Parts: sequence; structure tokens; C-alpha cells
Amino acid sequence: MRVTVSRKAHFNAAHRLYRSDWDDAKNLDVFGKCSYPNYHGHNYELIVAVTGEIDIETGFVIDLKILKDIIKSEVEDPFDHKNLNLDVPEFAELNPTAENICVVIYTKMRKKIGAEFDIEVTLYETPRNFVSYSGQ
Ligand SMILES: Nc1nc2c(c(=O)[nH]1)N=C([C@H](O)[C@H](O)COP(=O)(O)OP(=O)(O)OP(=O)(O)O)CN2
Ligand SMILES: [Zn+2]
Repeated sequence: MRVTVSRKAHFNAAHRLYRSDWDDAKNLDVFGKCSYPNYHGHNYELIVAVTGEIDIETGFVIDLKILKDIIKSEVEDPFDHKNLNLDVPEFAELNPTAENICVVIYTKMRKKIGAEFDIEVTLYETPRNFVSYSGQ
């Protein structure tokens, strides 16, 4: 019997969507207002879902305190109140779209959470725009 345990988190961050090998006009055409040169912010909402067997002794799939601490150290501390393009090394050469941010977070989670667990990361960039990744 596999059960899913989820933890919500949030971070505020600035970004700009653009490709340095495109001129400003093409960036504006493709990425719209998210390509504006002076950056802009989003209130990102994150859900990390961990699926596994319930431990007979504890009744836990995973201790939510452990999940909370992993999300804090891997996502909140490095991303919150940062400029993703300038401050976060993973996005130095990677466009910080919601899709790419979601995959980066999944990869960081995957390194910290045991292989016996399945993980799904859902990232809301706005209340109506969200993406999910589960390593497929
Ligand atoms: N596939 C993607 N498309 C877009 C992304 C993305 O990351 N992946 N990002 C953006 C913008 O950064 C942003 O998410 C869109 O902002 P906005 O249009 O303001 O979104 P809203 O939900 O506020 O828009 P409403 O029209 O009010 O619903 C664009 N595309
Ligand atoms: Zn944006």
C-alpha cells in the first residue's frame, strides 16, 4: 500500500525569461512581459509530494519534519528573495521558466529523498499557472 504525503512551501523570487542569443525584439515576441530587462517577481507556491509505504512502527511514509527541512535547505534558503537569473547558479545558463524551476527543484529533492520514494513536484508561478514534474 503506497500513500502520498505532501508538503506546501513558498518563496518569492525575481526572474527574467530571455535567451542571450536572441535580440530584445525576439525575446519580447516569445516571452512577452516576462522578458522585460529589469526583472519582475512572482510569489511561487510549491507542493512536494512523496509516495511510499507506511512504516509499521511510526505510521509515517516520511517524517514531515524531515521533508520540511529538506525543502527549506534545498529551495527556500537558496531561492527565497533571490534573483533567479543572477543569484542561483542553476539558472546562470538555464531560462528560469516555471518548467525549468520545477525540474531543478525535483532534481534537488531527488538527491535528498531515498530511492524507495516516488516524488512529484508542483510549482505555481501564479495562482492560475502551474507545472508538475515527477521524473518521467
Ligand atoms: N510554458 C510557460 N509559459 C509561460 C511561463 C512559463 O514559465 N512557462 N511564464 C510566463 C510568465 O512568467 C508568467 O507565468 C505569466 O504571467 P501572467 O501572464 O501575469 O500570469 P497570470 O496567471 O497572472 O495571467 P492571467 O491572465 O491573469 O491569468 C508566461 N508563459
Ligand atoms: Zn515571470
